[in-house]
Amino acid sequence: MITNEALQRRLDTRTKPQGSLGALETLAMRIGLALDTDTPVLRAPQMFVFAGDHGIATDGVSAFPQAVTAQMLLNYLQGGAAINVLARQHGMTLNVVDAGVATDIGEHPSLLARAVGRSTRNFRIEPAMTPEQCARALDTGKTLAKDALRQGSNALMFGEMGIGNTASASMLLHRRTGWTLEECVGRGTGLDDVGLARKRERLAAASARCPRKLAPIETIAEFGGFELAMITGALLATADEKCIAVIDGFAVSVSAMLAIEIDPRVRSRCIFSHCSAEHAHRQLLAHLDVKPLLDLGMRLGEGTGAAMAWPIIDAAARLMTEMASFESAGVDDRAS
Ligand SMILES: O=C(O)c1ccc[n+]([C@@H]2O[C@H](COP(=O)([O-])O)[C@@H](O)[C@H]2O)c1
Ligand SMILES: Cc1cc2nc[nH]c2cc1C
Repeated sequence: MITNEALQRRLDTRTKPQGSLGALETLAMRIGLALDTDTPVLRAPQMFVFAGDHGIATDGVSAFPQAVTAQMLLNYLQGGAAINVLARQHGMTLNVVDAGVATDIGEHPSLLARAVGRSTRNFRIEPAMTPEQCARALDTGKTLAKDALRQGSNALMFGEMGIGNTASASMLLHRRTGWTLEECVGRGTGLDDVGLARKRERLAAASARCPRKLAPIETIAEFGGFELAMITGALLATADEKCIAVIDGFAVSVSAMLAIEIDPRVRSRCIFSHCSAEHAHRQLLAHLDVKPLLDLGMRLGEGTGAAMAWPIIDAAARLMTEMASFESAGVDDRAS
């Protein structure tokens, strides 16, 4: 097992003043630990965008109608969304997963059709999913991640798409942390003040419907989404593997928080790409004790923050692996 000391030694013997690569050095150490080597090489980055619909969306908790989830799914398959642009720019494979979109968009050669249901149920009225659906979503995520790793990738990246899913993610956050709904709930796709007040009120009613203490997986079944559960499942699969998992924005971070709660080993695999403009994201990242790589005011989702961080992550690994040492390059090391 590679140690922190061995990784620090590798960095400190490269041809640079010690610590001069700043946060890239911390990042390189994290990648080295996750890949268990002091010469990490990130291979075949795989971006997964999980799409799912939410029963709670019919409660007026989003600035957009539910139909947009399926419409955006088609946009991903046609190559026109922001994540398509960034995946092409950075040479990453884009895997589009139907985790449970309300309308069946039919067959498409590049769609991973893994729907667990056609939208979750409205969790203000009843549980979002059955325990069986929740287990299936977690398992499906695990299988997708394992398949990608078996096929040679060691860099998985996670994004989501689902109208209403900030309501679901905020509920999960509220119920796992005990933070108030004022702290947990934000504007998502762009609710105005009236919409934000309605969203908080609907979520307060949802929480009151099921006041008993829930275990992490029960919380996902009660208030989660199929796409969020699949991401948690995929992250759980990384715990035993030599790989990194790049986390996108608010909802993916909540899925990661749950995965870490279920299996704390997941934490060492996760790289938090950016701080989203969604209200609770900064507080959540602080709670997880992580520093995001970027802070660009983005709040799109669909993996775009993770894709933007990719060149930085890849650079950190390459610097650690490919830089010459003072000794091999014949450069004087002031310390010796
Ligand atoms: O990534 C983020 O932090 C983020 C913040 C706000 C909104 N989103 C995206 O917007 C959708 C959810 O917003 P909403 O308002 O429908 O709950 C979903 O498709 C997310 O990908 C994403
Ligand atoms: C247009 C649109 C694109 C998105 N991508 C991720 N979430 C989204 C939400 C909307 C509304």
